[in-house]
Order: sequence, then C-alpha cells, then structure tokens
Amino acid sequence: MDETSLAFCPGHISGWFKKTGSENSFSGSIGGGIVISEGVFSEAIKADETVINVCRIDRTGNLISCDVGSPPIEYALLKLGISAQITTKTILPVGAGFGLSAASLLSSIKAVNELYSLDICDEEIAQIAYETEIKFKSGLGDVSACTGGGYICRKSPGMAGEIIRRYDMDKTISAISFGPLATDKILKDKYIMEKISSAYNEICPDTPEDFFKASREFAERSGLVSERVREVLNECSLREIPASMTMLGEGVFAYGEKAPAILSKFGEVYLMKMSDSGFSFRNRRE
Ligand SMILES: Nc1ncnc2c1ncn2[C@@H]1O[C@H](COP(=O)(O)OP(=O)(O)OP(=O)(O)O)[C@@H](O)[C@H]1O
Ligand SMILES: CC(C)(CO)[C@@H](O)C(=O)[O-]
Repeated sequence: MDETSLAFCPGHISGWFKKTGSENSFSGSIGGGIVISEGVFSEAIKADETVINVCRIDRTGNLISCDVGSPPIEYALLKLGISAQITTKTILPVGAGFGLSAASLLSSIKAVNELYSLDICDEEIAQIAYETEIKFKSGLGDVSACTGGGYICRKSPGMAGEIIRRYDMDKTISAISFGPLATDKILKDKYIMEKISSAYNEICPDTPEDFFKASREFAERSGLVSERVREVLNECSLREIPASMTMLGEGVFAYGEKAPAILSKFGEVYLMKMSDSGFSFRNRRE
C-alpha cells in the first residue's frame, strides 16, 4: 500500500493590496483580506516522478474535473529534492482571487513534509511557499495571510510583516466568479499597478462592515471592476449588502445572509466563512 499524507490550507480573498519594493522587484505586498474556510486539500503519494493533479470537487466531495500540472508546486518539490504524486482538491475556481496558489503550495509542502518526514517547521514551509509565489508572480501576500486566520490588515510585507488579525466576521461570506484574472500578467503591468498603488488606502478597518467598505472603495478606484462585476455590486448596494470585487479575479464576494439570493441570480454561489486559523493550526485564534 502506498504511503499517503493529506494536508489542508485555507484560501484568502484579497480585498485591497499594494505591491511593495521597487518597480521591477516583487518583494511582496501590503493590504487587507479574509482568510476563508474553503481552501485546498493536498494528498501526496510517494512516487519516482512528480505529477500534480489539480482537481475541482463539488460540495459532497465528488470529482468535477482535473488538470495536470502546477509549475509552482513542481518547483517547490524540486527545491526540496523530492518527487511525489500530488492531488489537490478545492471547490473554488482557480485563478479567481481566492488565493489558491498559496493554499495549494502550503498544503502540498506540508503533505510531502509529513510523507517523507522532512522535519521542516511550519515557518520554513511558509518561507518556501512565499518565495515560490514571488518567483512565479502567482501572489504577493496570500502566503503570509494564510499563516493565520481572521480578516486581516497587512501593514508591512513579507513573512515577518506586521499583520493585524480580527476575528469578529461571523456572518456567511458568499462569492461568485465570472472567470480568472491572470495574477502574473496584472502584477507585471506597470500601468495597472500604478493605478492600484494610487487606489491604496493605508487605513486598517476594525469592523467587518468597514472592511467591505474599504475593499469596495479600493476596487472602484483600481479600475479593475468589469461591467459584469459592476452589475452585481450595484445590486448588492441597492440592498445594502456589503460587497466588493475579489482581488485578483473577475468576481464578487459579499457579507451576510441576504447575499446568496442576490448573487445566485448571476452564477454559482460559493458559500464560506472566515477561518479562525491558518495552515498551521498553532495559529488558531486564542
Ligand atoms: N488548487 C490548485 N492546485 C494546484 N495548483 C494551483 C492551484 N491553484 C493555483 N495553482 C497554481 O498557481 C498558479 C497561479 O494561480 P493563480 O494565482 O492565478 O490562482 P489563485 O491564487 O487562485 O488566484 P489569486 O492569486 O488571484 O488569488 C496556477 O497557474 C497553478 O499553476
Ligand atoms: C496580489 C494578490 C492580490 C493576488 O492574490 C495577493 O497576493 C495580495 O493581496 O498580495
């Protein structure tokens, strides 16, 4: 029987962000987001060659589809000097602003760490994932966000950056996605990144409602809101439902019990909560 190991990491919805470092460097970001209860399960099996199966499942765990290949995870395993067959599973769409590249890296590295008894501490796992995200420009702040739970305000970049975490976001979070946005292409677009930088507001909100307000104002100023996202945001505003655009994906996330009925008019609704903890359960809310 092949040995297997399984790990989970929550996803992260960025509400606003600003790249830090010089124009051509990608040292990380500051910003705000929500660590979410949905994320990525990674199952690792010992194998002589690395194969990554990227799978979507439905709410009951049934397989919907799988694609083969994940360059960031393949790179991370190469760095660790090991090979494995990894299957990642999530109900959320890839590339749609749910921080799944970070979640899949963290859960996959954690799974192979256990599979091969590599004895790598959680901080080092996070550092490897973070450096891989920066190398592939698949994310800037999601890894540091996912090392803990809550809704967050990242005041300085990097794995040692200052993060304010709050945990009183108790209502349901709903999300829909019209499709992915290529994170790497956006991060490399100087014009878009200048607009995002000028849209950034340093204030850290201290209530869920203020969080969604800050995120919505950022989205409007960023120039990233598409017609389809705008239509959903307008419907939510009419009903005083806190809502904003998922960064970076063409989608909407909204807060409270009234949101699912409104979002369901526009597409499949993904229901989730704020996660109390990150990929390392040592970071669970005290
Ligand atoms: N669930 C997953 N399993 C394995 N690899 C993944 C997964 N999600 C993303 N990746 C890898 O990360 C790469 C970049 O993903 P991307 O950053 O676009 O997705 P995301 O993190 O969900 O979106 P965002 O960064 O906007 O939150 C993908 O091309 C894929 O190679
Ligand atoms: C760049 C980003 C929005 C992609 O999800 C995220 O990594 C962040 O907030 O830095």
